[in-house]
Amino acid sequence: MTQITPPRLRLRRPDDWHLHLRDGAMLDATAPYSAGFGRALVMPNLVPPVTTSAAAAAYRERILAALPKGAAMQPQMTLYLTEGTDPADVTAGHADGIVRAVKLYPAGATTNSASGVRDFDKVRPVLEAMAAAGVPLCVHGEVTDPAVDIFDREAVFLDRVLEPVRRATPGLRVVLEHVTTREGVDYVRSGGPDLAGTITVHHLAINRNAMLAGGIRPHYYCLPILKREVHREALIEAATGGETQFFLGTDSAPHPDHAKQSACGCAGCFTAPITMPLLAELFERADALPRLEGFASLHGAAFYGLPPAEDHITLVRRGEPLVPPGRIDAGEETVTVFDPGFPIHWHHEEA
Ligand SMILES: NC(=O)N[C@@H](CC(=O)O)C(=O)O
Ligand SMILES: [Zn+2]
Ligand SMILES: [Zn+2]
Repeated sequence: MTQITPPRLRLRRPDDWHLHLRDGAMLDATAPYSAGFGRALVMPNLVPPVTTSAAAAAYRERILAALPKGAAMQPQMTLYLTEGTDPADVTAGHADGIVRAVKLYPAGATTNSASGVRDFDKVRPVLEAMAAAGVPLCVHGEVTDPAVDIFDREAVFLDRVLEPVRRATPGLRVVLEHVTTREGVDYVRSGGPDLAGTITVHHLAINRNAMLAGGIRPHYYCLPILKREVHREALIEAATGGETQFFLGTDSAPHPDHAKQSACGCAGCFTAPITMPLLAELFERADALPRLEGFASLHGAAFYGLPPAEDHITLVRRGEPLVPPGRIDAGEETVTVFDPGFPIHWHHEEA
């Protein structure tokens, strides 16, 4: 990466290793905001979920059709792990280049996770086949036990579920998705080359006060839930420190405004329109701009065994702040764009 005299930053085209694109009108409306990423690992929690290689191939075609002509994005597909997943379909889909990874949602942990895993013994054969074939398991790392406080669900998951699963399946490559705690950061750090963690921009930008102090902010509600400032600081250290086991997975997760601004609002932040400018702002604050390329463009590709992008993007720092759309239209719906609550001075340089 070259940092030409500030305020310009040129880096290899970034990848987004955790992205929700949805389907239908929502897909058409939101995919263009992620079109400038290179590889995008697309989550399978549609209704119904993407559970087979054939369904993943069909979804990939719908995504390609929703992207603008000439878009850089190469969608990387995931399969939603259920207790009925066929190991042979996973390994064949991976060998055919359709399936990049398999996604584990503990049943009931998050949006559209009802078909997820309840009994981990039932998925052991799939996990063993994945370990043998080198197919990574991407994990929503939260327990669903109602007795566990929502702010502790990630930390408890590491001990109760992830560590036993990894011990029982040597060689299984695992990505702890959207790490939100100091405990998660420490766990990924100590996990060796088969373990990595993605970090979102919203968990880097704000802590739980932003969601709850001075009024309840439904557009900051996501899962895993925002945590205390000490945890945000641990995430900043992990993301900006150049450690190769941490990389960008935005978890940009659009929902219609009426579903978020509700007495029972759903979880997810739509960050895609501002991801790279906001990341640059945060890396600049941490005096770590030269390490943005590793986090956003290099570490993830290396974990997935892919070459770095050959083309580049340029970000430029301007006096005037970025003015993102406050909300976008998606068919009959609107979707509010994530606003960190502070000015972002970085912009994508127009080509
Ligand atoms: N992160 C979220 O709050 N929501 C995601 C699901 C997920 O990634 O857990 C969604 O699909 O809306
Ligand atoms: Zn999740
Ligand atoms: Zn997600």
